[in-house]
Amino acid sequence: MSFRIQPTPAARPNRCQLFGPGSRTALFEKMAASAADVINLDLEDSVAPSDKDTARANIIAATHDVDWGNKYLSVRINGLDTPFWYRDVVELLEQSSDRLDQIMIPKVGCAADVYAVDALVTSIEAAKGRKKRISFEVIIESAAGIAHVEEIAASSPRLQAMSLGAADFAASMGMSTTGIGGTQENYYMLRDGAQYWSDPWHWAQSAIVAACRTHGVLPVDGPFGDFSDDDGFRAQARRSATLGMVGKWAIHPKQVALANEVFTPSEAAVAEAREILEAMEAAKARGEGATVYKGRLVDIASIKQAEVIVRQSEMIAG
Ligand SMILES: CC(=O)SCCNC(=O)CCNC(=O)[C@H](O)C(C)(C)COP(=O)(O)OP(=O)(O)OC[C@H]1O[C@@H](n2cnc3c(N)ncnc32)[C@H](O)[C@@H]1OP(=O)(O)O
Ligand SMILES: O=CC(=O)O
Ligand SMILES: [Mg+2]
Repeated sequence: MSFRIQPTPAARPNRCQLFGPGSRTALFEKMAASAADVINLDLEDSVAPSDKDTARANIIAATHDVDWGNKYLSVRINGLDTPFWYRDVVELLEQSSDRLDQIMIPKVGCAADVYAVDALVTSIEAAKGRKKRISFEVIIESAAGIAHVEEIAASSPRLQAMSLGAADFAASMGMSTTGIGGTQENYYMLRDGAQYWSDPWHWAQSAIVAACRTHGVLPVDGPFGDFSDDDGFRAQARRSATLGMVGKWAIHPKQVALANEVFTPSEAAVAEAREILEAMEAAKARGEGATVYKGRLVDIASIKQAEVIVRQSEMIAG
């Protein structure tokens, strides 16, 4: 470990973030009743420009009127390149109830984008005497965002989570696809005439995980557009979990259970992690730093790996 200790991210479950347009009020109670850990009410790309004012008013009313239970309640504001975002921030911070937990900032391209929102939020919180400090989540979904991912991860103490937005990311990068996440038909290697599909999101996800882990931010995988493809969602989510991400968005309610399934460590995984910790305790008592568990090497690094799984499971269990 470096002299600088890796910070711990917010200790709250973030396995699934369920999205819904702020213009569809009929969905709000259903979202509140879902099994998602985080609710993202959207003011951005799922809301038509002509509906922005109404959606904003709907969301503010829903912070007062809807029982969100123990959900982490987040609102995605509009991007800083639009005429909408400042009013989103001002009206949300001036008029929403204390039930609002987080603002999600889309299309962040540099640390100064977060700084600008932070300055506005900080000023309104002080002016209004708001007791609860709003947290931030950002979406990395542009070439600039991924190029500046580390400075963005370090941009504000309010920052708790960072997602990869595959749709806008693909567009910004000029990727030749209209698919949102998952396997891309033309991204394959060829050997002896057989095609082997590779993962075009891998490097961006890894860059996000590294930046997040360096700065104590939760790394999250964004949308998987084809909500009729459960296996495709699972495969994408499992890759993300393997890379270190803690959760994934659901853009349809049927994806919530899939995300929770993948990002909740299985009983078998937790049992094995505990056994590794016990094996290492026994090794330590013998004065050894390495031992054999089920025919494979485990050593002091294995303790940290096992602790990731045990901690995640304990945090979810509350
Ligand atoms: C690239 C990005 O930026 S992604 C993030 C922004 N996008 C979004 O927020 C989109 C979120 N999702 C949606 O708007 C909708 O789910 C859609 C448009 C994809 C599909 O909506 P529908 O056609 O109504 O879906 P469908 O008919 O399959 O819905 C089945 C049930 O789930 C409900 N439902 C649909 N979407 C949601 C949701 N997001 N949250 C909770 N419940 C929902 C429906 O009301 C319906 O309920 P019912 O059985 O009681 O009638
Ligand atoms: O906002 C999400 C995306 O995929 O774009
Ligand atoms: Mg987007």
